[in-house]
Formats: sequence, structure tokens, C-alpha cells
Amino acid sequence: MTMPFQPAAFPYARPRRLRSQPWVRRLVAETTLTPADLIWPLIVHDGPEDRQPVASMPGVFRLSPKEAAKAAIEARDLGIPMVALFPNVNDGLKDNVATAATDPDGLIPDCIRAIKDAAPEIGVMTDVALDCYTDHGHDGVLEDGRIVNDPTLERLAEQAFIHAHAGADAVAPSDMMDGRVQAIREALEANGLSDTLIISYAAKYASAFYGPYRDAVGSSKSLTGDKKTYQMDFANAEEALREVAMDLSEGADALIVKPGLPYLDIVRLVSQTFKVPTFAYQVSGEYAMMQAAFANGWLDPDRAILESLHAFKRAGASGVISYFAPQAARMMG
Ligand SMILES: NCc1[nH]cc(CCC(=O)O)c1CC(=O)O
Ligand SMILES: [Mg+2]
Repeated sequence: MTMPFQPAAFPYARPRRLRSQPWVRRLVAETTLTPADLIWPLIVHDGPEDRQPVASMPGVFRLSPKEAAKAAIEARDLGIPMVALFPNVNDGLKDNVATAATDPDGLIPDCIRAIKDAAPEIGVMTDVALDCYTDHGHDGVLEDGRIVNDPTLERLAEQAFIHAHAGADAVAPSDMMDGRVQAIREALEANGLSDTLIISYAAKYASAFYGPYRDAVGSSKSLTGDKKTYQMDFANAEEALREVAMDLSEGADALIVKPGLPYLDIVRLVSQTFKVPTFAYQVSGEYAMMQAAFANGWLDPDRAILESLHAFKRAGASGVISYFAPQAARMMG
């Protein structure tokens, strides 16, 4: 960056003056982090227990619809605007085409209704992808060992419609099929659901940092191979711009970059290039990594959580999807 003026030199310039007291640090802070910047991901399940711990994500529980409704009330009381739902469904419901993904009385529609009953003022975002419902753990339909794009689009559009019809405020396609935003937007328009937001996981990378999440939703045992034919290669940044441009032209309202901290450069690039609300997802592996360090006494939890979340705002994100959302909001409150 070229400066519009010649900065003074030492000793006239002493940058430490602007850091010398808490009040001046607050006064000159370039970015802020508030509970309104947070989206809280909730893992929900159709099992008998109300709350079931996730081993690789200490502090995270698989919640029954009733418990998800309680979490939404907690979010509201903490000033968190939105929750995002991710399902762990019974293995017996899984098949190649993800039949359970489009059950209008399935787990996600149940949770949406329970949350909307309990805390109607909280936004509900749902994950649109098939991986939690397929017996092979992929986000799309598998034919002869390949994830087939266009047949998957029909399934995704139906899934998004089912969620929106059940009351979801935002649907968030995380599958990385080409053309899914358009397919979803058309399905919503055709069914009188033109107010539903599409928050697209436009730049989603094939990442090792999703490991704990796949345990949480129960897709890791079944997943065959990797997701590199649809999720992005971590070597690429320019490609993220093309992905985002396509999703915006197809009708996405807002964008997600995923994972989070290792991809801050992408958050910066996307938010500055498009100037469209851009969210970062601090994913399960980032959460697990930090929790492991906290458990060992190697990092101070409160400070590390706030610093990591603030970094997303500094990079240009409108907000952050984080499993730390309630803990962080409590610290801010
Ligand atoms: N549709 C898949 C999906 N939705 C959310 C996550 C990951 C979230 C996390 O790691 O916290 C993934 C991972 C994957 O592609 O396997
Ligand atoms: Mg795309």
C-alpha cells in the first residue's frame, strides 16, 4: 500500500502513543466483534438422547430437536442472530440418493419448526448437501464411482425447498456442485419462497479440517475416497473468485468461505472484490485444534477465541460461523 502522505519519523512518530491506555486502544480500534457477528452451528440428531457428546469436539453435543430449540433461546438471549443446523441421522435412513434429505417430516424440518416455535426471532440456516444422508458419505449422487453433478442438482433443489417450506430463513448449499445456486433459486421462486436467503458456500475447499465434523454427523465411517472432484484445491485462490462470481450471478445473497483461519487470504480477497456479505466458517478441525491446546493448558481459551474470531472481521468478513459462538458471546456480554 502506498501512503497518501510521508509518515513522520521517530521520534516525532511514536505509534505506541495510540496503544498506551485501554481507552485509546478502544478509541482507535479499526474493527469490532460483537455477538451480532456470530452464527452458531448446531449438530442435531434423531437419536434417543437429548444431548450426546462429540468426542473429537469437546463442548459440542448432538442435540435433539427439543434441545436445539433451547439452544436457539440461548442464542437469542446472547444476541447471536442465527443458528446453522447440521444433521446426524440414523444410519438405517441412508441410501445412495439421500432419500431422507427430502423427508418433509425429517430431522431438519422438525428442528426448524421446534426452533421457530421457541425463538421465532432467531434466523435459521440449513446445510444443503447430501453427505449426511448418503450411505457413501458424499455430497452428491454416486454413479459408477463418480459424483454426478446434474442429477444431484435436482436432489439439492428439493432439499432446499423442504427446508425453506419448513421455515428455514436461509439455505446454505455446501455441496460444491456446479449450478446448484441456480437450481435452488429456481425451485424457491417456483414455490413462492422468494424471500428465502441463499447463503452459498461458494469457496469451499477439500480440507482435512472437516474431520471432527464428519464424526459429529456420522459421515466419516461411510465416506469412501475424498471430495476432491467437487471441493476446491487448497492450492487455488483465483478459482475462488470464479466460483463466487458464478454463485452471485445465480442468485446467492451472501457467501461463505470455508475453512476459516487457514483461508483468511480468501476471505480478504472475496470480501474486497465483491463487497457482498461474506462469512467465514471456523470449522470443526480448527475448533478441535484449539480445544486440544486449551485442555493441555497451552493456550488461554478466552483470549485465543476472541483473537481468532476478531481476525475474521479484520480480514473483511461480515461474520463468523463458529462452534465457539456462545462462549464468545458470553465473554462479550
Ligand atoms: N456438506 C458437508 C459439510 N457441511 C459442513 C461441513 C464441515 C463443517 C466443519 O468441519 O465444521 C461439511 C464437511 C464436508 O464437506 O465433509
Ligand atoms: Mg460453484
